[in-house]
Amino acid sequence: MTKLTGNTDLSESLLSNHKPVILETQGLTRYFGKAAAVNNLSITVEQGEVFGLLGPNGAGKSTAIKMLTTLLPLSTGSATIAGYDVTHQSAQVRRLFGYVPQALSADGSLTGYENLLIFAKLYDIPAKYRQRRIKEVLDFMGLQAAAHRLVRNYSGGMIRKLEIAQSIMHHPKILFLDEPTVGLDPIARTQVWQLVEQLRVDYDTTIFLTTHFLEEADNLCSRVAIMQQGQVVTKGAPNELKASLGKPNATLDDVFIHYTGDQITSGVSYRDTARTRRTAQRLG
Ligand SMILES: Nc1ncnc2c1ncn2[C@@H]1O[C@H](COP(=O)(O)OP(=O)(O)OP(=O)(O)O)[C@@H](O)[C@H]1O
Repeated sequence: MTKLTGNTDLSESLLSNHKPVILETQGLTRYFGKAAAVNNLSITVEQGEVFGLLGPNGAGKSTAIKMLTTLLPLSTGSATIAGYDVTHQSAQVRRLFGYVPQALSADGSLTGYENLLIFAKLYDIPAKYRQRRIKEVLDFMGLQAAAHRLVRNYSGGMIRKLEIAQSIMHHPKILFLDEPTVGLDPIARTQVWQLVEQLRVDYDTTIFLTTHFLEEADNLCSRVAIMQQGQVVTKGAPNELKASLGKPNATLDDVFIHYTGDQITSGVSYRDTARTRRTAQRLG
């Protein structure tokens, strides 16, 4: 995969510059019945960093994102975004983030422009600014030429770019991306990551992503937390985590195996495979 320029050095300088904390969780926990899908998650994310929540299918990543985006109540613990509590100040929190879920969030029967117009209205962008903002995000995502085509005729990479465009209409401070590259071919994947990196550089947007592609996280993230069965098994800067193994050329896969005694590919069930294939199918 293409290495995005300067990422690791920049992340280290970000950490040493002590940028403000934009997201903080303490003991974040969510039960489904008696099982804890997320168990005692405590993390901080600094403004302008790319933070990765990593782990295999079923580790609890999506559940964590759903709690942080106010879609799922917390069982116990707390979480804040820019100082606002996700449980008690959910209206303020919702204005601050963009969210691209795993499920399709663009309407295939509409054009890209029409999808963006819906989001502009949803985000209360005043009518007189809507056209300008839609043009800006189309330009940023390189989707101008396709703006008036039906989304059902877009490629997978174009759909994902449109979904990101929708989610940044209101200039969010933090963007949540849940498995954003599942089902994309390598070229589309690289394009998506370049755009994500550009968002961070141009607008200081904090990126909070989940992925089970560890190499990808290594290339993009300033810091990561690795989850397994609802719990964080280790967290830190990828380079620090790899160095901590004391083994030359260690990878994040090695880190994962070291802390969990397992392979990230383990536990891939029929459900996981079916879901990945469904995603791949819809993204063409
Ligand atoms: N609504 C729900 N009801 C019951 N159990 C759930 C629900 N949502 C998730 N779970 C369970 O919680 C655990 C964590 O799931 P979650 O989707 O958060 O994991 P994940 O790391 O995001 O994996 P994936 O990438 O497969 O979605 C899994 O065991 C899952 O079956």
